[in-house]
Amino acid sequence: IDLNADLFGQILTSPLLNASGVHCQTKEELNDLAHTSNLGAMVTKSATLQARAGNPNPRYYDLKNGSINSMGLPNLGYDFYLDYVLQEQTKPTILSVAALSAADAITLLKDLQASDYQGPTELNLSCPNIVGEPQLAYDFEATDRVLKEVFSFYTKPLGVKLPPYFDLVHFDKIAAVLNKYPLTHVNTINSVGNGLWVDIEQEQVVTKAKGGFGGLGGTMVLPTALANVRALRQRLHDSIKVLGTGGVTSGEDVFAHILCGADLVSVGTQVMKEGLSVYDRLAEELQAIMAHKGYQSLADFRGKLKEL
Ligand SMILES: C=Cc1c(C(=O)O)[nH]c(=O)[nH]c1=O
Repeated sequence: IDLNADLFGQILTSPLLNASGVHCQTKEELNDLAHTSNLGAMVTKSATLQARAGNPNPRYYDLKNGSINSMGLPNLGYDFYLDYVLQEQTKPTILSVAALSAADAITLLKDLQASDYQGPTELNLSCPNIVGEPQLAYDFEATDRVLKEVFSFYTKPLGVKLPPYFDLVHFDKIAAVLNKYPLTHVNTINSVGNGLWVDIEQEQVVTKAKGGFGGLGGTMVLPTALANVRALRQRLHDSIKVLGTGGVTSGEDVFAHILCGADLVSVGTQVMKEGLSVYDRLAEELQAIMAHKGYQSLADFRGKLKEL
């Protein structure tokens, strides 16, 4: 049995990645990822042109069935992450980038186009926690405009990180936009935006920014993540890979994401709960499921979810 997967031409021995934002902000965290067994590839924290401190604490809160975060895009800045990915990589690495405006996104990607970096990049169109900023990918026309401008000059591997959609017409609309561009992949889903948790004892919210509204992750978002992986796989050109993110806590969840069409699967909240050893457990559980079902490789069942 092998868990081999393909990351834009690089063969990985595991389809598992970290969800951008989790344990990938500092050099130490990135080096930890580089040495984590059964982590097939790694993704950096989304980088902005300038370094950001992010939102005030508390900004991450662990829930029994997941997590809520309002980090506010804290990161060491695009130059730091570009230097990091230009180094000799121990493990295939996706550079995640974000911007607070379309203009900033263009500036950053023009610099990246002119740089020596030839690896994969993921444009985050879905951060839900920037005070006063919408999640760009909920505006289909704006997304089309940004991608049209980006691909007028960007020729290196580029994918996008999407927010969850909750309406079949929205799946149709975003897929119609994305299918116009030579994207390497979509990564779906980002956290479910603007959830709210109440501390009953204190009678108050649990995160500080935006009055306690924050992005949801973990077990509670698994059905939404599976739906978005399935819906986008059904609608996107085969040339656009699907990275499934959201709600993974077990080998069964990884299996489900792949059955829905995911080429690779990211894990976020469960890393915060269990630590980086979660990747060994997930790989072991996935192999046991495959052995039990008689599958030799991920391709044997990828995208083969049956309808009734
Ligand atoms: C890049 C900002 C994001 C953040 C954040 O830094 O607040 N949290 C998320 O759940 N998803 C994001 O995309």
